[in-house]
Amino acid sequence: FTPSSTQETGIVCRVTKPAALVLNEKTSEVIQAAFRHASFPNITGEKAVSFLGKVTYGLTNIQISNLSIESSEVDLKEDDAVEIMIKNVSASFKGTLNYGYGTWFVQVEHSIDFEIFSSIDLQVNTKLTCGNNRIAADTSDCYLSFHELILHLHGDKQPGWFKQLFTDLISFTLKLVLKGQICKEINYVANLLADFIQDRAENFLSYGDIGVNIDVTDFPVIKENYLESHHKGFLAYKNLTVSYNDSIFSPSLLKHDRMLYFWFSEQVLDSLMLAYFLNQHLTLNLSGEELKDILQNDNEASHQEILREILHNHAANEISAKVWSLTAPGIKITPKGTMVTSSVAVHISITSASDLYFETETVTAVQASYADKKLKLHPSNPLVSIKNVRSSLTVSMNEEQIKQFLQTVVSEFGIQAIVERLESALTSLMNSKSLNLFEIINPEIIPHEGYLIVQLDFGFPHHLLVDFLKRAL
Ligand SMILES: CCc1cc(Oc2ccnc(N(Cc3cccc(OC(F)(F)C(F)F)c3)C[C@@H](O)C(F)(F)F)n2)ccc1Cl
Repeated sequence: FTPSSTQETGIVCRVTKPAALVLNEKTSEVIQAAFRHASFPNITGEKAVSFLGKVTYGLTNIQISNLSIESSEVDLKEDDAVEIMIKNVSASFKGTLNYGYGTWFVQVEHSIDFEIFSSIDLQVNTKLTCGNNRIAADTSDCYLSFHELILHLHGDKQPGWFKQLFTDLISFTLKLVLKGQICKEINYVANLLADFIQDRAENFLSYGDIGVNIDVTDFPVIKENYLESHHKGFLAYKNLTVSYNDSIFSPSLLKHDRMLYFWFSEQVLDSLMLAYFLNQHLTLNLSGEELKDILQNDNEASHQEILREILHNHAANEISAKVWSLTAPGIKITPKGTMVTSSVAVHISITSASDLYFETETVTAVQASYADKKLKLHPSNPLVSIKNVRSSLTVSMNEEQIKQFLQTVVSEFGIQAIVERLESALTSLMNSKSLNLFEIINPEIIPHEGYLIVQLDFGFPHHLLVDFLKRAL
């Protein structure tokens, strides 16, 4: 993995200590999945025993039976690792012990079932690295310490010395095997989780042919109060990739009192707008009814004649309107809000003989918020200019008056009508990615000069864990 320059970072995610503590509550379920998923190889060995000759033994089909985890703690070690300490994992293993001993003239072969009760402390220092442009977990720093390990041989009719011999022999080899297997399993599950999050994130940010490349641009950062990952955020549209390399992130832009922070460079949103435009998503057809709803609150006296001409002189079902972007809307993020510059054409066909066409350039500051699982957009003080008016309406207004009418209607009713439809389209898009299943607490969407910060707290995403465990097992 060669870290690309941080200029290529379009999206930064910061998971703070409070989030890690919430996620830690559920670590035990992930670790339990790791233990359950572990398969234990057969253990064979031999040992020369005085007066018995050589004793050979084998432990076969070792299965973990019940497993319980008392508690786990998580600690972030600056520029090092995420330390997870799990106390008192009590697990019992069942299996079959085959053993044989004797000299050249007599051989004894036996097999009995055994059960092992163990209580283990586990410490995993997880380093975050990069594997093919994705976040990977390195949990090689993994320690098991056994509080106790009780071997229980079924049909305990063996003589005392025999039990003692095997208990030491087996517990030693078993500790080695358990450590090897459990730590290997944890590494497997940790990387499965990292891949799972990356896949879900890619899915979350994609819509048909439009996707966002979230390859990491740098090694993930571990600080005392947060984890942070840096991603390209490039637009991936059909086989087109829009990259840029002048978006500057700096760690001081984010804090660590909220659980999650997402930093979006303005280019990410700007290039997404380009893709939506190229994919013809930025067009809208309005029925006569919808047009009437939009214009009905216009009580301006001087507008009534043209409104009657458009809306009332014909049956509503004859009227239709088409609104489409002439160019990709431009996005500039400022503290006042996201400035959206767009040029739009409107064609209202009333009857075959009468229609109205005009183009409008608008610049609108848009603030966004998310409440009750709905995205809300708040447009304010739009700049509107009207041009290329072509009308076959029979009204007593001159061209300048018609322009004035259109200017007022667009800024007071038209923009709001577009924004409402945009809100519901974006909300249903995000809900199609099951965002509504996440418990998002007091999300804030804050625009800054050239970037946007989304910060929030969350409740544990159980559905995500269930999805992951289904996939892991
Ligand atoms: C959807 C959020 C997001 C994730 C991205 O990619 C990844 C990939 C791997 N890890 C992360 N982490 C951030 C993160 C936090 C919370 C949720 C989340 O994704 C998800 F769980 F919601 C998924 F299902 F979509 C991802 C973790 C990374 O920051 C860290 F902490 F490991 F360093 N992000 C890139 C951009 C965006 Cl907007």
